[in-house]
Amino acid sequence: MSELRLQTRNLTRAFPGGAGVHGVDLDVTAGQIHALVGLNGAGKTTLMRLLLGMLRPDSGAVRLGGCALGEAGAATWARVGHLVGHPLAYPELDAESNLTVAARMRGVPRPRIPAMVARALAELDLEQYARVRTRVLSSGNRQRLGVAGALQHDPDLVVLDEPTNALDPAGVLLVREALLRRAHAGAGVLVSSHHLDEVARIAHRITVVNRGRTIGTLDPEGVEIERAFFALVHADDERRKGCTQPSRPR
Ligand SMILES: Nc1ncnc2c1ncn2[C@@H]1O[C@H](COP(=O)(O)OP(=O)(O)OP(=O)(O)O)[C@@H](O)[C@H]1O
Repeated sequence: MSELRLQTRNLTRAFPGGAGVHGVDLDVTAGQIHALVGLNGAGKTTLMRLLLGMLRPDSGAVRLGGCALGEAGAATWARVGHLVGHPLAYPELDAESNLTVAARMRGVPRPRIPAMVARALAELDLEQYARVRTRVLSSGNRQRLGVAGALQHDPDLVVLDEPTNALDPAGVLLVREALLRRAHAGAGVLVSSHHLDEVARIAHRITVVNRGRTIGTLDPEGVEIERAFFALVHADDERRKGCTQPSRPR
C-alpha cells in the first residue's frame, strides 16, 4: 500500500451559523494527486487551513506523514509545500530573492539554493521576472511565484488552494506539469479547484465537498464529470433538506 502523506479523521471546525468543516476524513498518499472540488463556500479552504495548522479544529485529528499535527517539528514542515490564500512574498524583494528566502525558511542548505531557485524560476517561466520586485508583478505572475515557492524544495506533501485561479492558459499548463512531476517523484498532492475539466486531467482521486462535508468522489476518467458533480451535490442538498424539514402533523 502507498505511504500516507496526509490523513485527517473526523476533522471539524464549525463557525457561528453552522458553516465550516464537519467530520472530514481524507487521505493523501505518496504519488497521488487528490483534488477537492466544491461550490463557493463549500469548505475547501477551511479544510486546507485546518490541515496546515492555520486554523484550530474543534475536534478531529490530522497526521502529516507519520506525525500528529501538534507534534510535527521543523523537519516535518520542511517536507511540506503549500499555497493557501494570497502568495506570501515580500513586495520589495524581487522574485529570485523571495524564492531564496522561502528556501531558507524550509531549511534548504545554502549551497543548494541558487540552483534550486533557478530551476523554480524556469519551471514556472518566471526567469524574465527574476530581478523584478514582487510588488509590481501581475497577479498571475505573483501566483506563479507562490506555486514556485511551494514546489521548489520538492516536498513530500503539497497543498495548493486553487493554484490556477489567476493563471493564463500557459500558466495552467505549467502548473499541471509541475504537479504531475511532483506526484510522479512520490509527493502526495492535495489541490482544490473549480475547474472540473482541469482537475480530471491530472487527479487520481477527486473528492466532492459540499456544505462542509465530503459527500463522494468523482471518477477522473468518467464522461460528463460536471453532470456527476451536480448530481452528487443536489442529492446531498435534498437529503439534508429532508433531515431539517419538520415532520408533518398526523
Ligand atoms: N473565519 C470564519 N468565520 C466565519 N465563517 C467563516 C470563516 N471562514 C470561512 N467561513 C465560512 O465557511 C464556509 C466555507 O468557506 P471556505 O472559504 O472554506 O469555502 P471554499 O470552499 O474555499 O469556497 P470558495 O470556492 O468560494 O473559495 C463559508 O460559508 C465561509 O463564509
